[in-house]
Amino acid sequence: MKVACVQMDIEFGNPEKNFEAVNQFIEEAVSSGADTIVLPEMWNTGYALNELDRLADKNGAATKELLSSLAKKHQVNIVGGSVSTKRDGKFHNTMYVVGRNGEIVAEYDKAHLFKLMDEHLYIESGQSVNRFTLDGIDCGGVICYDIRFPEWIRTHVLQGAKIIFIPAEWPKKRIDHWQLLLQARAIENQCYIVAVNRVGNDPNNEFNGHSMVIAPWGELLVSKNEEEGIFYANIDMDEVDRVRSTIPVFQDRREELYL
Ligand SMILES: NC(=O)CCC(=O)C(=O)O
Repeated sequence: MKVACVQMDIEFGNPEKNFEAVNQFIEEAVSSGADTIVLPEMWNTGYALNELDRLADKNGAATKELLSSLAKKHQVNIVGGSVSTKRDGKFHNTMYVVGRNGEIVAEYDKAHLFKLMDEHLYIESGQSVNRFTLDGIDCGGVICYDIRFPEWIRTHVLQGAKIIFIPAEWPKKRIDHWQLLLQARAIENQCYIVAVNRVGNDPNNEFNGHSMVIAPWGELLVSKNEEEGIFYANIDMDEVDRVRSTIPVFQDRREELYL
């Protein structure tokens, strides 16, 4: 699977502009032969949290329509990062995943809300695991701060996920945590990590990308890029089995000792 990490800038509080940009990035990734295109967190509005009543995507309708029509037109998978949505009068930070025929294969609301960016004051947390299949491959998806909860990623992997997709708006000032946490999540779970962070600024933070594709042994297939653009990696799923048979972590777990 060739994955495309769309490391884009996000126009604060301007969904119209961001929809145009995403459209163009997806066209570009398709012309480079991507199988699966991955977007960053909250790409429609950024963290314009106090304007969500006006800006959030009602029932995710506009996002689903755009991603679904592009996926179908180009026969490509899209892990739609996340967008701010409004459902039943509440706001959510929602990931939509779309398969090659344009079908929505997963919807996930971010489970762990990030208090340092006031997310908990505006957004409702999600309650469910995010497992899905793309091209026959078992996948999972979490959002940004979720990666600080190793048990949450483990839950997805124990349910079969072999690639974990992670859209983010992770500020530059903690980018060292980002890299270390992602590498640890890949190594301890012996799975691929595809993590896409934004670039640019919002009124409170600077973002410097460092989108990452990490192999199950911990090698960085994509890393360290700070500019806006699309970064590609080829994922070989046999590598998951090779690593798991070299160090059989999942056979050696002592579940009876854990809380
Ligand atoms: N958008 C987020 O969830 C940010 C998480 C973050 O910056 C962290 O340090 O954790």
